[in-house]
Amino acid sequence: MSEMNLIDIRRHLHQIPELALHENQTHDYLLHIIGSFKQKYLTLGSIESLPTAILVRIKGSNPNRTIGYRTDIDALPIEEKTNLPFSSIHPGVMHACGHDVHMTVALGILHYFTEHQPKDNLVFFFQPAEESESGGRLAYEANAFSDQFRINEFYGLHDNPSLPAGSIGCRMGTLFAGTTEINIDLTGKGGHAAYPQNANDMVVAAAQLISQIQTIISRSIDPIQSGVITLGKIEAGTIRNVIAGHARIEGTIRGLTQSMIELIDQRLKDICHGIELSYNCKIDLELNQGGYYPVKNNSALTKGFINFMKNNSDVDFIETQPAMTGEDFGYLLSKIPGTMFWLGVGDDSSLHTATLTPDESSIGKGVNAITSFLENRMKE
Ligand SMILES: CC(=O)N[C@@H](CCC[C@H](N)C(=O)O)C(=O)O
Repeated sequence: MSEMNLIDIRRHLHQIPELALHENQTHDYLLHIIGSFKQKYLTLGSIESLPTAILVRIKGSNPNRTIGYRTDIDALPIEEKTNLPFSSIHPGVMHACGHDVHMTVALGILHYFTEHQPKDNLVFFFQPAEESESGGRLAYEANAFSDQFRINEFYGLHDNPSLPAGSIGCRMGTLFAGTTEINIDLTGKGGHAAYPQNANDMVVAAAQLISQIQTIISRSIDPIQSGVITLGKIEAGTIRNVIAGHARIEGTIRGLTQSMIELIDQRLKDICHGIELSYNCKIDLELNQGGYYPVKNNSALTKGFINFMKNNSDVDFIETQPAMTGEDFGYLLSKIPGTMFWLGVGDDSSLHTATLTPDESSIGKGVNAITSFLENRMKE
């Protein structure tokens, strides 16, 4: 398949973004493309409880192991503002995290190995629900990686707009943070704006809660370490002259170690309890880590990956710092050894923004770098 075809495929995928667990058109299009490849060495698999997932196995010629390669396939609830001629045709939904690029790179690698039978077995996992709902964990718990889809080592990438297009970034140890989703419901008593003494105002309680939460990172954690709490959404009230009896706050916690995430979780619980007492309200705090564990690269495999990329003159390799982005590949790497890495897509816009425009030259370079790595790995 030429790079031109891959770019057409990426543009088609870009036009049909779908939210976690609803990736039906994407699933059908991926199957259509995979169906156009040579089928000789290929077996398809599905996961009953995760119907938009696709597993593809390529039988090796003389296998020592089964190597897994994962791509995520879901998109984000963001209205696209790129003005690209192939912008999203799904209102309010966009591939603003580059999963269209991830899928296209995976298809390029898969296509290569359908034409050139690999020595080891390969399993490609097209994974739903990375942005939320923990698709990786759901697949693992559904026993997806068993029998002919059992994987000995797993690889996956994420695109990175701040790295040059086509470069590969990686590091030993933790690449990405673990995350916990936060949902907070505060319940007091609504009432007339003129009679605050008869109501219990949840806008005021929520404002205090938000201010106190901001002290967790600055006052409760070792400044040499790091953590993030972002409260990305707040809802309360209906009109200016009615006191709100309910408020809802949604956010996310990030930490590079599981113990940091647990420390922040605990401080959040304590602060919510304190606000409940101070404001005589009820607070329901839901903390959901799902499968978003810190992404910890396996030492031996990652050393091999980095050595290969560093010594390959066709690859621009960059040793990166840990990032506070999350990834449920962290869950899969807690079960199966492997390596996550970045693919540079050189863009001024960052991930999760409405103007993200990855440089498409990264696709062909990514396919070449990863295909060469896998071929080399199979010689070992
Ligand atoms: C690469 C990336 O942007 N991943 C997402 C993962 C979301 C984790 C979870 N749903 C949460 O919000 O805590 C990210 O936001 O980092």
